[in-house]
Amino acid sequence: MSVALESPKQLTIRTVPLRDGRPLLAHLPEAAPLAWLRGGEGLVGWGEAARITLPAEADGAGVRRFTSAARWLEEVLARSRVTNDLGLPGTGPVVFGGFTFAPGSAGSTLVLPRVVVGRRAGRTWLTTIGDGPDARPEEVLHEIRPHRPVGPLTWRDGSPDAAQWRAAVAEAVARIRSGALDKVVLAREVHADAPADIDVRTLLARLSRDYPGCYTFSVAGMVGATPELLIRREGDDVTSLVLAGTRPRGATDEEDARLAADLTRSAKDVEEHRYAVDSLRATLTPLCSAIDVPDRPELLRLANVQHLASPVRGRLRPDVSTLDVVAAMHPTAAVGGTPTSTAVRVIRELEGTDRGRYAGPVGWLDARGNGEWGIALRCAEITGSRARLFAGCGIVAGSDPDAELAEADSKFRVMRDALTDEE
Ligand SMILES: C=C(O[C@H]1C=CC=C(C(=O)O)[C@@H]1O)C(=O)O
Repeated sequence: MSVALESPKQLTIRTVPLRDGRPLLAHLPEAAPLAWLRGGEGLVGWGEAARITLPAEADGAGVRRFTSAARWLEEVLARSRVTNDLGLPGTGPVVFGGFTFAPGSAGSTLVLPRVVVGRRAGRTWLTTIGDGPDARPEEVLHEIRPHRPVGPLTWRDGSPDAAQWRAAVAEAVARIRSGALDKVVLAREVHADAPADIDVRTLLARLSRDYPGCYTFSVAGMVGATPELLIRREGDDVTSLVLAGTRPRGATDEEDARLAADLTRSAKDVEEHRYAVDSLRATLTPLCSAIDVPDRPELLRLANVQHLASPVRGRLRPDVSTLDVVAAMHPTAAVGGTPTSTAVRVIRELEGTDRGRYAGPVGWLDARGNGEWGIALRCAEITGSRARLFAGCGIVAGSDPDAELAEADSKFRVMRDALTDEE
């Protein structure tokens, strides 16, 4: 297997408390920023002490990108000398990662940054990772340049365009009604061109301001604010938030309440949600000694949309690694469908695009296995001055192609707004 790999022989890793109340984003330099933020806490990182970018998987098993990444990380950590007095999740060495949706796509990436600033329950820390002697905080925390605006954007429809995607949704509905499968999630893309390289920190600041309850992330060019938590692990405790079933937010309180009531009573959305919960339960149960799945979903309200949401908790069996869980859970029915293998085949056939790392697991992991992995939704792939935005919708027998197109638009709004400079 050919693997783009860069990792020095011996790493010196040190975590120290940091007395600094500034927002985490205030520390982040412009070049290749790494971030995982929610409600003002989380992690930001920069620089690369080690990195792996994986090729497309050649065999059919579909988990090699996860097992290769885990092996690489084990080797890197085995060569690390760590001083960490804090012991909190996210302290010591931390990698940020993003995996492709499909095994046949290249580009799954793990990055071990040179510097991480983290905050949790009001405590802030600094981790430095180097191949030389320990760095001191004043050597790595520089004055950073202010975030730059994006500038006027030129928008282009993706390929397939809106009309072709609508036709693909209609075809998916026909196949579901014929009994070939129960649910499939179809996605589309739109593109934006900016006049200069996009300052990702500008997007991160807007996303974390507008979506404080979501996970705002930036990993190797994938940038977004996802509401969907695939897995959070702390010790042996795991948490997941299953989302499926969507309505826009209303313009007035009355309209909002009407849309919420419509969502919670909709047989189509409740069915779509149930497939996602069932697939998660089936995957987590053999990995857990205990699991708690709520009987019915609750309502999750975001700035752009409202979702049916089921928070799931479990206790992992011994010897199950975090990346094992991530590999087993992906793709959930919130981004693939039911049954999974048929849905993935239909996605490949009808979507006509490479999702890359959209709808793949994105997150971070520390050396003790603690971590948070979301599903890369409400996001864009940023390459220099270009942004490729993605949005998808769960299609079931009762889906209407026009309504799905409108729903995809409300999901695109997250990144459209983040890319659009305020007057
Ligand atoms: C696939 C996406 O959302 C998923 C997550 C929540 C609700 C969804 C839905 O109602 O269709 C999707 O399954 C996306 O945002 O691109």
